[in-house]
Amino acid sequence: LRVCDHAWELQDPTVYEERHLKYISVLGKGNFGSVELCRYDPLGDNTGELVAVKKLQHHTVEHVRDFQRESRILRSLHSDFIVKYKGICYSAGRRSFQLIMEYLPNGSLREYLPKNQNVLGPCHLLLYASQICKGMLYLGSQRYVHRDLASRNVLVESREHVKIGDFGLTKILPQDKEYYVVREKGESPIFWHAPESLSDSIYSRESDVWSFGVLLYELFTYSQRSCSPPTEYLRMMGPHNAQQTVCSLVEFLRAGKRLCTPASCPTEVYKLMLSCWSSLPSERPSFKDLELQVEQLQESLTN
Ligand SMILES: C[C@@H]1CCN(C(=O)N2CC[C@@H](S(=O)(=O)c3ccccc3)C2)C[C@@H]1N(C)c1ncnc2[nH]ccc12
Repeated sequence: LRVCDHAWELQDPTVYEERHLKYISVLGKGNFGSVELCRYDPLGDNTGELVAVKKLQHHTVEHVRDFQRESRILRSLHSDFIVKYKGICYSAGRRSFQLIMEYLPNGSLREYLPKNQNVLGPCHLLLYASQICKGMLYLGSQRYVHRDLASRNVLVESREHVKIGDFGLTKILPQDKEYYVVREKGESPIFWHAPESLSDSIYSRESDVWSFGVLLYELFTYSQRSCSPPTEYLRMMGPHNAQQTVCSLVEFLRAGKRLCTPASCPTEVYKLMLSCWSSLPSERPSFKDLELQVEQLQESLTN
């Protein structure tokens, strides 16, 4: 049962009323906004369901427009390996709104991996890799480019099930092109980006594959901060002018240098990462190739 203000909202279970959203805690924060744990409690007796609420901090016009696009994208996605959209909540005066999603108590993969390192073997890590491939394969089939694939944006449903949990930077490919050129540099983390994205702001399903390779690295390092991609890249690049980090990284990658293999990472898995980090986008495997190769590795490791 949900009490609404207007008749037309009676039928629409995806419209949430701000006055019934009870703030509990912060699930994550970023440059432009945050994701909060709330209880949607229209009866006011704490029996309502827990939901994850994504909101914008600064309501600049382009941020609101991007946010509206993100909620339209999320509403259109239906996959076991993508976080479920639940609805939207118009804040007072309809100046902006909040995105309501399912809440997964196990939180992000980046926080989950180091905490569960001793119970997660390579077969679990490869299971997560194959589920993320399935989610990305579905996303690509809808002509979406994610642009921010990283363990901090993957959600843990259970020890046997992960989902892609955020689409804040997702873009839809134009009909006539297989890549997307973004104008604003944005704040997205450079150490997950492909060379062509760093130097020419070009994003594609192939640049998502590059990011998937970095995500594989995060899986097999159990997302430990001591050997995170930023830590390792900055260590290997050596001292440089802070304003020149992007150029130094492009130079580093152009020289053919890559992240080192994680400790006790199977050779085959490191080869898979390296294939995702081919300089030429066309030489990188597709998510279909990756799904098959990851499943073959899963079999070889379990037998
Ligand atoms: C891993 C999830 C996505 C990433 N994240 C996050 O905090 N952010 C994603 C976007 C950025 S933002 O807030 O900066 C942002 C805001 C607006 C525009 C663009 C960016 C932060 C934490 C989430 N988290 C722990 C969750 N845990 C449990 N259940 C969940 N359901 C849904 C999310 C979620």
